[in-house]
Parts: sequence; C-alpha cells; structure tokens
Amino acid sequence: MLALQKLRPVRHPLVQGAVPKSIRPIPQFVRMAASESATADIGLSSVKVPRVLTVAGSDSGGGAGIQADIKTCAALGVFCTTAITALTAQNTIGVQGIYPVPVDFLAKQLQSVLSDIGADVVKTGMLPSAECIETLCSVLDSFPVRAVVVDPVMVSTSGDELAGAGILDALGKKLLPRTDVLTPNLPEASKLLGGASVTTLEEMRKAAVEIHKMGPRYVLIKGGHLSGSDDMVDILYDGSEMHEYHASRIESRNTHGTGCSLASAIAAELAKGSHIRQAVQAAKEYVKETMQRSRELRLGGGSQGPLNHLHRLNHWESLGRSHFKPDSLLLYAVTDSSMNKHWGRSTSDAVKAVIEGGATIVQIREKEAESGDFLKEAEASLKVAREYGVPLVINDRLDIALACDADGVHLGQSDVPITRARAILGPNKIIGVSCKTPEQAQRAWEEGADYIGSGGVYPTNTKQNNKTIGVEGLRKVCEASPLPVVAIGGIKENNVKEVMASPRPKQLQGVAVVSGLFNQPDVQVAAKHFRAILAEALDESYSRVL
Ligand SMILES: Cc1ncc(COP(=O)(O)OP(=O)(O)O)c(N)n1
Ligand SMILES: Cc1ncsc1CCOP(=O)(O)O
Repeated sequence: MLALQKLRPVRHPLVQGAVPKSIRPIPQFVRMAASESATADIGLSSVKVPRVLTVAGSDSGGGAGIQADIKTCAALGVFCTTAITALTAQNTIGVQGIYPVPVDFLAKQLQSVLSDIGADVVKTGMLPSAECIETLCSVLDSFPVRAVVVDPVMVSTSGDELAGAGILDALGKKLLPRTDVLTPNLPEASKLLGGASVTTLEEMRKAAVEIHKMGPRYVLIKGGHLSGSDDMVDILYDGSEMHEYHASRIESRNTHGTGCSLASAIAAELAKGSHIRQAVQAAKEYVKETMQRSRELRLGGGSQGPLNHLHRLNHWESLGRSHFKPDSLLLYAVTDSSMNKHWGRSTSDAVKAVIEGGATIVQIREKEAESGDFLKEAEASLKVAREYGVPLVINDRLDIALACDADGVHLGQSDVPITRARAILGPNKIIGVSCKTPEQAQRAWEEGADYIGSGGVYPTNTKQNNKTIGVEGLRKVCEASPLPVVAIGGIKENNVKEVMASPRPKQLQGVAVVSGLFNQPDVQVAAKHFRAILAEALDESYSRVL
C-alpha cells in the first residue's frame, strides 16, 4: 500500500515571484455567464456542446482516471474539462506513487473551468482527502451544475489504496447528499457501509438501500466483483425501485479503468440530456462494447491493460493495415514459376485461375528468377489481383515489392529485418514473416509484422532442407502468437482438415499452399477443392467448439 503524501501547497519553481497573468487567481466565485448555454461557433450558426467536468486523479498509464474520463467523453461526443486531484505514477502493473494536488490549486482549476466554460455535469473519481472533498463541495455551492456523478474511487484495480481513511466522513457528510448518481463497486459499497459484507446479490440489494439513505438520488452498485458467477449484475436503486442490469462476463486482461469509464459515460449521457436510467443503460452498452473491442490490445506487461476507448474511430486499425484482414489468410496461394511452366501457363494466368477458384491472398515466390523477370511477373500478377481485390505480396524481395507497389512482402528469418522493412514500406503495407518457434512469433509481433507463416507442417519437396515442425509445432507457434497465423508446408487436399481440426487455435486462419495448387493440371479446380474442404473444416470445428 502506498502512503498518501501530506497535503501542502506546492509552488512550482516557474511560479515563484510574480505570478504570470495567465495563472493569476481568479476572483472568487465569478459566476459563469455562458455556462447555461455553451455553444461552439461554426460560422453562421452555433451548436450546443454538452460539457462534463471531471474531478479526478491523473493515471500516467493512460487507462483510468482523468485520461479515461477525457477519452470516454470524447468517444460519446461530449466536451470534457478537468480538475486534477492527484498525480499518480501507474502502469499496467500497479500504482507506484501518488502526489496529491494541493487543495488550493484544485480550487483554482475548478474555478477556472466553471467560471468560464461551465459544466452540465460534474463527475468525480479519485478524491484523495477530506479537504479535497470539502473544496469541491464549496466550489459547487457557488457553481451549481445539472448533475453530480460520484465514482467513490478508494482502491485501484491493482489493490493500491487511492484515498485516505479520513475521506469517508467527508464523503458522507458533504458529497453524497448532493450526489445524483453514486457508482460503487462491491469493495467500495462495503467500505461505505463500514466494512459490511457485500458479496452476494441479496447483500447488494440491501447495500443499495443503505447507501441510498446516505444521500445520493441514485445508487448504482456494480456487481463485477461478484464471485463465482458469469452473470454480471448491476443494481440501480432510486429510493423506491430497484433495477437490475444483467450481462455476461467479458474475459479480458484489459479492464483497467472500466469503473472510471462507466461513471464518465453516465456523466456524458446525462450532459447530453438523457434521463438517469437511459444514461446508465447507454453507458453500460458503451463500456461493454469497448471492453469487447479492447481484448486484443497489447499494452504493458502487467495484468491490468487499458481499454481502447476510441475504438469507434477505428484509430489503431487505421494506423495502417486496415486493408489487411486476418481472414485473408484462409487460402493463401504461393506461386512457383517452374511448376506453372511445367503445366504450360504464365504466373499471371495461374494467379487469375487460383483467385477465381477462391484464393484469398497471393504471394509471388521466385527463388531463382532474375530481378527484371521477377518484376515483370509481379506486375502482371498484381494487375490481375487488383482486378479481383485480392491482396498480393512478394516473397523476400523488398525491392521488387516497392518497384511494383505490391501490397506487401513475406520475409524469412534471415531476410531484411521486419523493423527495417516496416520503416521502408510504411504502415500501409502487409508484412508476413516465416516463424518456426514461439519466440520468433513473439518477436515478429513486437517488430511490427502483420501475420506469421508457420511450417513446414508436413515434409515437402517444394522447399529443400526445410525443417518439419509438424502439427504440434504449428500449434505451439499459434498459441504463443499475438498475430494471425497461416500454416505452410506439404499441405494437400487430404490433410487440410487435420491442420484446421478442432480445437483450432484461435490465431490459425488458414493454409498456404504451393504444389497443392500450382503443381496441378487445373489450378482453379484445385483452389475450389481447397475452399470446399476449408469451409467444411471450419464449420466442423466451429460446431464442436460450441
Ligand atoms: C505464408 C508463407 N509462409 C512461409 C513461407 C516461407 O518462405 P520462404 O521464403 O520459402 O522461406 P523463409 O526464408 O521465409 O523461411 C512463405 N513463402 N509463405
Ligand atoms: C515455402 C515453404 N515454406 C515452408 S514449407 C514451404 C513449401 C510449401 O510448399 P508446398 O505447399 O508445395 O509443400
């Protein structure tokens, strides 16, 4: 547990001596003129902007606190201002330090915001001391707002204490009586009730009644910590009626900041004009959708990862590889010009046939060709692939990929390093990497690859001196891989089902095939067979998993 530092006014070295004009004290209690009707000028007309002021702690890790509040409000179309109560040094592992903001400076932030921009709703998070609560309440006396949402943050998700013991009295006497919505989780509900047990649904209902008596108009007890149940129940109590919200548990490492986000989402919805019940419903839906969309996120090494609050902007996907969909790896055709020559067709004709048969991505692989011939072949094949909207990547040769503006490259462990390839190709190109081990798969992800090709799964004549890793080796790579995986090596119509069999590792997306497609008299027919078998294999494994 971290000891809270004693509150004392701190003067920043830059602020010693004459106080710069920009931070001169604001005359106490200057009532805002514009706050009743905040508008944004957009030329001829103005739009009303819903405003939330969050009074909370800063989370340096970006997942909770002020940072979560700002992002939640932004995601929900609400302008968020802030009054920071404490700085915390924290990350996905836990809280390493807390530095409370002196209360006179908290007051200054509150007055700055409320006297000018105003707020429709105030949302509170970490309030580290009784003085902090008293300061907030006295400023709110002078700047009333439409609603106050209180998330009684006391302990972080990592178990670190975020508020001193003395706050309960101030909360109960000063803040709760002016609270519209109070959102405790089970440990917080228990603390508010002096340590009473709140671990079952029945105890939650009783706690809601007892906490309501402390002053808030609505109490929302969050049952996320209810043990031994996949049914997540939250209870909303308004002093007469009790509403239960049921949802199923979302398994995810990225849950840090969900409490802050829910309370801010409620505040944002209230600021937009919703009734409390509608606001809670909409906020819960936003948090649920955000948790679902954050499961794949990898940030930090601890057990508490953050949410992707702005998932609706698709901003991380749009960092580049938005055109690359993992399901493109379903039937991955890797060309071989000697096989195609043997059957009397050009590479581009073979590419056309394989795409018409159902290939979902194409790789031009030429181990022997002269650069000029390789480029011509790649350009002709790319023209075909573009007509069908199928991505086409080049094996090994970054220069050829750049010259023909292919959709990406497939690299081996001894080719150009992934980080260099990414720097050269930029964020919009696909980079695949051959990996035989979990360690290589992990590194490929860290270095910025998009997918992994793993094999040889079975012995093959197409690639000499290639170690066979077997279905077991493939599974180990898939289980360790944060990236989608395509299996390669000796894959034929008669073993696709074994490769894709249930239980299919989550990351395994499909099969990459050379001779099974191109050392065949009819490439299109061969591709069609593969697609049919893949469809069957996927349906089978799907129903078995169910
Ligand atoms: C999808 C896919 N996976 C693996 C390979 C192997 O490529 P290759 O260039 O033959 O060998 P490495 O040098 O990458 O080990 C591939 N072409 N495609
Ligand atoms: C390129 C490659 N990488 C690992 S095995 C292999 C060859 C795959 O060819 P085939 O599908 O004919 O076995």
